[in-house]
Amino acid sequence: MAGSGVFKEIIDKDGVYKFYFDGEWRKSSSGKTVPIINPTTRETHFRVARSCTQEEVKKIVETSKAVQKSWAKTPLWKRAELLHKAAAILKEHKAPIAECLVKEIAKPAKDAVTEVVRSGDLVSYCAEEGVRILGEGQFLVSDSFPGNERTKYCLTSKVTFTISAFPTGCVRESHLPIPPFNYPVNLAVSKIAPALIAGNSLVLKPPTQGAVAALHMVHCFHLAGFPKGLISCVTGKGSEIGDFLTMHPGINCISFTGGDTGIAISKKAGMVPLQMELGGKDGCIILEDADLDLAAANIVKGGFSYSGQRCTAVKVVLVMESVANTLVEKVQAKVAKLSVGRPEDDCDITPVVTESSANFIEGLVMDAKEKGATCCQEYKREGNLIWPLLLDNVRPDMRIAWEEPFGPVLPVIRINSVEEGINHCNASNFGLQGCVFTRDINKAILISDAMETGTVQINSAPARGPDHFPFQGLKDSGIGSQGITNSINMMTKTKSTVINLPTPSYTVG
Ligand SMILES: NC(=O)C1=CN([C@@H]2O[C@H](COP(=O)(O)OP(=O)(O)OC[C@H]3O[C@@H](n4cnc5c(N)ncnc54)[C@H](OP(=O)(O)O)[C@@H]3O)[C@@H](O)[C@H]2O)C=CC1
Ligand SMILES: O=C(O)[C@H](O)COP(=O)(O)O
Repeated sequence: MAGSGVFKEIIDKDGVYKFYFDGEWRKSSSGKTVPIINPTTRETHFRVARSCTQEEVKKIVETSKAVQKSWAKTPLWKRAELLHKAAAILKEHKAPIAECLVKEIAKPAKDAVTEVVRSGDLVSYCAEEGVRILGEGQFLVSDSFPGNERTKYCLTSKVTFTISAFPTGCVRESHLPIPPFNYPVNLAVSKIAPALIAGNSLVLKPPTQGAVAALHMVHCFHLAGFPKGLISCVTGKGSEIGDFLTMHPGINCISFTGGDTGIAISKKAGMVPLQMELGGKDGCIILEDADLDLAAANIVKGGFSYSGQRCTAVKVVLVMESVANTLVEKVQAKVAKLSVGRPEDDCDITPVVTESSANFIEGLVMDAKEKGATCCQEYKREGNLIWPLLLDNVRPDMRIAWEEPFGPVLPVIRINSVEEGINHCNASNFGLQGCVFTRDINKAILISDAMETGTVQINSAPARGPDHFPFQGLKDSGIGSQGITNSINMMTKTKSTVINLPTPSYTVG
C-alpha cells in the first residue's frame, strides 16, 4: 500500500506526501500542495507538497556542497555497494511503487511492476559498469606526437563534477535529473544511478503525474543508507519551480526527459552539460518483402503499448502500396483484440495521463478525418480513455503525419518507393528512432544508414531497452546519449595529470 509500512514517513498526517532533503522527509514551508489526478477516475488521488520556495531550493543545492565532496572521496566499490542495496530495496517493494504508477499515470498493473523491476536491474548494472569504467584511465607518452621526445607522461582518469567556487561564490555541485510522467521511476533511476556512481550529488525534480511513485523510489535510496544531503527530491509543478532549478548557479548538469520543455531548458540552462531525451515521431517502414505478420505484431506492440505514451512508440507507418491492404487488415485484426479499460485490470489500452492530453489527441484525429483519412475503427472516447485507432490513407497535409499524439492513435501513410518513406522520416523535426521490416538485410542496412535518427530497429518495433544500449535522439529529439555507460561518462569529467621528465626516457638499459 502506498505511503504505508516502511514508506509511512514520506507522507504527513494530513495525507500529503513530503519532499526529501538532507536525509529527511519534510513538509514545505509554502504550506501549499499539488493534487495528483488519477487519469482513470479523473479525481484527486494523491497530494504532494508544493515545495521549493526559492529559499528552500537555495538551501537544498548548497547542502549538497560538503556532502558531494565527501561522496566523491567514497571508494567506487562502496558507492556500488549502496546502489546494489537500493536496487534490492526497490525490487523488494515493487508492489506499492507499482500501485502508485497505476493510480498516477494509469500504467497497466503488469507494466507497472515491470518498470520497477527494470529500474532495480538498471541500478545494479550501473553499479557494476561504474566500477569498471571509472576504475580505468589512460597512460599516454608525448613522443607519439610529431616533434616530441618522450619527456611527458600523461595520466588521465574520469572524475566527478566538483568545480571550484565561482566568482559568485556558488560552487557548482549538483546534478538535476528531470524525468517525465511515463517512466517516473525508470527514467529517474536512469539518471540518478549514473550520477551517484560517478560521485555526484543530485536534486531530483519528479514529474507531477508520477511524483508519488518517484518519492517511494527515493525512499528506497534513503533506506539503502546514502549519506544525508547527497540526494534531494523537490516536489512541485515544473512550470512553477522548474526554471528556478534549471537556472540555479549551483546546478552543473541537467539530465532531462520529456517534451518541448527540454528545448526551452536547453536555451536557458547556460554553460552546463545537458542530456536531453525528448519527443519522437518514430517511423515504421514496411517493404514489399516484409514478414507482414511480424510487422503487424510489432506495429501493434510498438504503437499501442501504454496507450502509445512512449517516446519510442511507432508514431507513423510508411507501407509500400502493394502490401498496404494486407498489412492494414492484419493490424486491424490485432487492434480488435486489444483490451480497453482500467489499468487495475491490466487492460492493454488505459486512459491517457491527462484530459488535456486526450483533447490534444482528439484534435489530431479530427483534423485527419476532416482532411480525408480513413478511420479503420470508430473513434471512441470516454473521459481520458481513447479506444485504439488506426488511421489509413493519411497524407502529409494532415497534422498527425508530423505531430506526436502520445496516445493510442496511429497513422498509416502509403508509399510507392523506399525513398519516399525515408524522405518522410527525415523531413520530421524529430530524430529519435525508426524501424524497417524487410527480409533483405542489405536493404535494411542501407535504410538504417539513410534514416536520420539516433537508433534504427531492423525487424522490430522501436525501443529504448535494454537499458545498457546507447539511446539518443537527433534534431529536436535530444542532446547527447543515454544508456548506462554513456550516462556515466556524461556525468563525469576527464582529468589529465602530466609528469614532465628532465630528459627523454624511452626504455630500460
Ligand atoms: N525521448 C524520451 O526518452 C522521452 C520523451 N518524452 C516526451 O515528453 C512528452 C511527454 O512527457 P511529459 O512528462 O509530459 O513531458 P514534459 O516536458 O511536460 O515534462 C517532463 C518533465 O519536465 C518537468 N518540467 C515541466 N516544465 C519544466 C520547466 N520549466 N523546467 C524544468 N522542468 C520542467 C515536468 O514536471 P511537471 O510534470 O511538474 O510539469 C516533468 O517532470 C512527450 O513529448 C514525449 O515524447 C517522454 C518520455 C521519454
Ligand atoms: O521515454 C520513453 O517513452 C521511454 O524512453 C521509452 O522506453 P521504452 O522504449 O523502453 O518503452
